[in-house]
Amino acid sequence: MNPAFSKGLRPGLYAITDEQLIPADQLVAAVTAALRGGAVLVQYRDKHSPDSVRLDQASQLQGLCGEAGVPLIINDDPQLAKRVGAAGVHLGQGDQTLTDARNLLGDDALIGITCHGDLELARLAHDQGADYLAFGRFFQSATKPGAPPANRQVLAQARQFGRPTTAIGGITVHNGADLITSGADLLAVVGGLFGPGDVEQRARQFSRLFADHHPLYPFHP
Ligand SMILES: Cc1ncc(COP(=O)(O)OP(=O)(O)O)c(N)n1
Ligand SMILES: Cc1nc(C(=O)O)sc1CCOP(=O)(O)O
Ligand SMILES: [Mg+2]
Repeated sequence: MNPAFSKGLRPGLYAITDEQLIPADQLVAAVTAALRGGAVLVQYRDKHSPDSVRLDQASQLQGLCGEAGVPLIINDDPQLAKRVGAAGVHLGQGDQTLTDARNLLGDDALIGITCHGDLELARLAHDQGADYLAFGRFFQSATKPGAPPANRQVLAQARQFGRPTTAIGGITVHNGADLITSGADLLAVVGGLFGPGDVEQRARQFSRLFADHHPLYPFHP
């Protein structure tokens, strides 16, 4: 079954920021480069900075993404998403519940859920109204070394839910193609995008992988 793309979701590169990798004064330039290279979704993920910094940075990214017509997702924090007018939120299994986030943000919000490698978690997330299902980690991740591993087969099995799937964890331009052919609609990337080197060029390379391997890319709603 083709997944239901709605609320501005499209297959492609999902750029995720990290405050330990991207110096604060380079955040806007780094995300601008990712957008220029074709990122179709951006997540603001900052696990450590003070609330005032997170509010300021999330507002700046919302401005950038708004101009680019790309949805901004806030990691962990539905309240911050509401405050800055972001498109939605990403929630893990230990975060606030999908139901609480939906009640706060409304039906139009984009809510993604971490399902690790577990189809039952995916079923639950689907039944509760998740807009995308995230699976991982598929490779060793320097950003989150302790994330539980997932098997590529889960991507094909998750097609039954008719929701876009995201793959995450150690993804690079060299190992991403297999995940797309296995069924990933989005590749969520931190280090393989924002690590040292030319971010825009790497974003373009990821976009090329989708052009070559995803049946619905480029997706025009
Ligand atoms: C797209 C995407 N997938 C998975 C995660 C991980 O979420 P979570 O398990 O809540 O872990 P933290 O990111 O909060 O450390 C994600 N953020 N994005
Ligand atoms: C935030 C996160 N969640 C994961 C999961 O498996 O749920 S892996 C991960 C880190 C992704 O960063 P990188 O692209 O640098 O590996
Ligand atoms: Mg989380």
